[in-house]
Amino acid sequence: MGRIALIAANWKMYKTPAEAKAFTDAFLPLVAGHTRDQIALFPSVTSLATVVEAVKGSNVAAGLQNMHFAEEGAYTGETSALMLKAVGATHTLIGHSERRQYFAETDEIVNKKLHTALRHGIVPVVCIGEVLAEREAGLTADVLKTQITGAFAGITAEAATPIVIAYEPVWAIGTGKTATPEMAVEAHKIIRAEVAKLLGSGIAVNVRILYGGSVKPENASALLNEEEIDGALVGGASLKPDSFAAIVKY
Ligand SMILES: O=C(CO)COP(=O)(O)O
Repeated sequence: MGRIALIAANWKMYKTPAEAKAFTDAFLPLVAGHTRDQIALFPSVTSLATVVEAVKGSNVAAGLQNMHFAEEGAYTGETSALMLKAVGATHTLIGHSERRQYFAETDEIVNKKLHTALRHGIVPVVCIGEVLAEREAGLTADVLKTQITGAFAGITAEAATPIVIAYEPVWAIGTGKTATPEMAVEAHKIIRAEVAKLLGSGIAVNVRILYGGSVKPENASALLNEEEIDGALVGGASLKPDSFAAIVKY
């Protein structure tokens, strides 16, 4: 299909700058020359500059786990698009389920952040996914459609090209319970069809949809060899250079 996979590490609230540097020192040689997939690291805010510096000139990109939608202002504790860019980062996660769950992020906030990222030329990885109760109630498709529609409000096809989507079923995050490749493919197809409805088939065939939720070296190839799955967003198994490198090389 021609979509280049993106394999991304979400380090969540782990790793000091020194630990981040130790990771890149070990990791970069393991993936040097790997051009089949794109690779990105999402460290904490305080390690971002260290990681950007370490990956300069390599095949690895760096981004934030969260970004505010405002250009600047009285938003204590937040980080702006301009700050992200000034450090030299290129990507941001938006709407991770932990942001939604613990920091009350709504589809409306996700939408504002998506507009801001695109305006500033930052590659946004928009995270969506159902919780267990929603899956068990047969609501997965509805939830995904609502999240996509909300996130993409007011986004035009012209602006949408850089967008990456991450499907992360919440019940699979940090639980060791991975969605089967069949479950992930089914969800990705629902998401792609919704993108086609909103932005046209040109965007839908090209948009990359990553899977996230207990991706490990042992299950990466079964998931990533599916044509519908255009990469992975990896939490726990991305914290160690050898395990993340093994996933990159699925
Ligand atoms: O939330 C995730 C990535 O954003 C997934 O986390 P785990 O890989 O630890 O399940």
